[in-house]
Amino acid sequence: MRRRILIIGLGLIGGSLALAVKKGYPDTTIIGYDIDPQASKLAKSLQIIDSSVSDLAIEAPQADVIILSAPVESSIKIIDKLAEMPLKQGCLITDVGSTKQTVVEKGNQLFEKGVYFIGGHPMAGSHKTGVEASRERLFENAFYILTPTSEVPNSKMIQLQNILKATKAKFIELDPETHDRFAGLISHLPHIIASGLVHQVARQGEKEPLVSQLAAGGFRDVTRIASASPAMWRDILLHNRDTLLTMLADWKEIMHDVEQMIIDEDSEKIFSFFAEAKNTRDQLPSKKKGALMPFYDLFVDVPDHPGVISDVTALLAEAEISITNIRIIEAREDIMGVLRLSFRSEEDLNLAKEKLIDQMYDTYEAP
Ligand SMILES: NC(=O)c1ccc[n+]([C@@H]2O[C@H](COP(=O)([O-])OP(=O)(O)OC[C@H]3O[C@@H](n4cnc5c(N)ncnc54)[C@H](O)[C@@H]3O)[C@@H](O)[C@H]2O)c1
Ligand SMILES: O=C(O)C(=O)C[C@]1(C(=O)O)C=C[C@@H](O)C=C1
Repeated sequence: MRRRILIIGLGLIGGSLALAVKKGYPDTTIIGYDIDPQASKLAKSLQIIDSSVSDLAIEAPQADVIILSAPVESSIKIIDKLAEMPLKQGCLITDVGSTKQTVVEKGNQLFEKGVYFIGGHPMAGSHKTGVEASRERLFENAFYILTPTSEVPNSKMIQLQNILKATKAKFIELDPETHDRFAGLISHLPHIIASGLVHQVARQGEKEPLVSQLAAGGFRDVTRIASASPAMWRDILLHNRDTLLTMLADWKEIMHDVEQMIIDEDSEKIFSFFAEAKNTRDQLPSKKKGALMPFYDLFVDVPDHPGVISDVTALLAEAEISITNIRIIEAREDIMGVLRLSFRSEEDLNLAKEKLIDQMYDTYEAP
C-alpha cells in the first residue's frame, strides 16, 4: 500500500497507530505533525514515523489519509484548519478521540470539499502519555469503534478498515450519540471517580501524611487511571458534558443509597450491594482487551525470601517471555506476597504459567 498517511498528534495513540500501520504496510509513508516540536523529534528518532513536518499546510494537501490523534478539542480546531486547505480529492480523514458527537459534527463539514471523515475510537490505551509510550500491539484484540455517518460511502469504510486492520483490533460501528453514552459509562465516569478518590486521600494526606503512604493494592488498582493526561481528560469531560451530568446524578443516587444502608446498619442490603456487584463484575468477559481488561495478568504467590523476584523474572527471560509490567502486592514480613505479572498476549501468559508451575510456584489468574 503506497500511501501517504499524515498523523496529527504524536502521542501514545498517534505513535502506536504509526507503529502498527507501518508494521502491517511497510510501503506506506508515515508523516507526523505535532504542535510540540520535541514530540516530532522523538517520534522520528525512535523511527515511529518516516518524517515530520513543522507546517501542516505543506503536508496535509499531499496526504491520502489523515489521522487526528490530538486531544479532542485540538482535533476539532485542526478540522477547522483542514477545512481551509486544498486537500487531495477522496482523502480519508479519521480521528481517535474518546468522544465522538462534537468531533463527527465538525468532521462532517469536510464532505463538501470532496474528502471523507469517519470518526474512530480505539478502546485501548494507558495512563501513560507521549510518543515514547507507544506500542505496536497496543490495540491488538481491543474494540475499535467507528462512527460513520450516512454520507460515508461503503468503499471508504472498507478502505479505512483495511488500513486499520494492521492494529489487529476488532471493529464495531456505533452512532456518535450511543458511543458517547457507552464511553461515558465505562470509561469517562470511572475516570472522574478514580481522580475523585485520589483527591479525597490527598486532602486527608495533608493533615496525616501516613495515609498516602499506606495506600496499597486496592486503592492503587482503582486509581491507576488517575495518572493519565489532564489535557486529554479535560477535553473528554467538556465534550461529553450532557451524558456525564446525567451519569454523575445517577452515581450520586447510588452513593446516597449506600450512605442510607450504612446509616440504617442494614447488613442485608449492604451484603446484596456487594454480592450483586461481584456477580456482575465476575461475568464480564475476561482476557479481552478493551475498556476493562487491557492486560493479561498472572498472579504468583511468592515467599518473602531474598532473590525471589529475580528468580521469577530470570525463569521467564530464559523462556523468552516478555513481561510488560510487574508489581508486588501485599508483600509483608514473614508471609507470602503476591506478584502481579502482566503479559502482552494470552499465549505469553499461558507459557509463563507453565514455566512457573514447573518450578512449583502457585499461580492464578484474575476471575
Ligand atoms: N490515552 C488513551 O488511553 C486513549 C485511548 C483511546 C483514545 N484516546 C484519544 O487519543 C487522543 C490522543 O491521546 P494520547 O493518549 O495519545 O495523548 P498524548 O498526550 O500521549 O498525545 C497527544 C499529542 O497531541 C499533541 N497535540 C496537542 N494539540 C495538538 C495540535 N493542535 N496539533 C498537533 N498536535 C497536538 C500533543 O503535543 C501530544 O504529543 C485523545 O483524543 C484521546 O481522547 C486516548
Ligand atoms: O487503560 C487505560 O489506562 C485507559 O484509561 C484506557 C481508556 C479506558 O478508559 O479504558 C481511556 C480512554 C480511552 O478513550 C480508551 C481507553
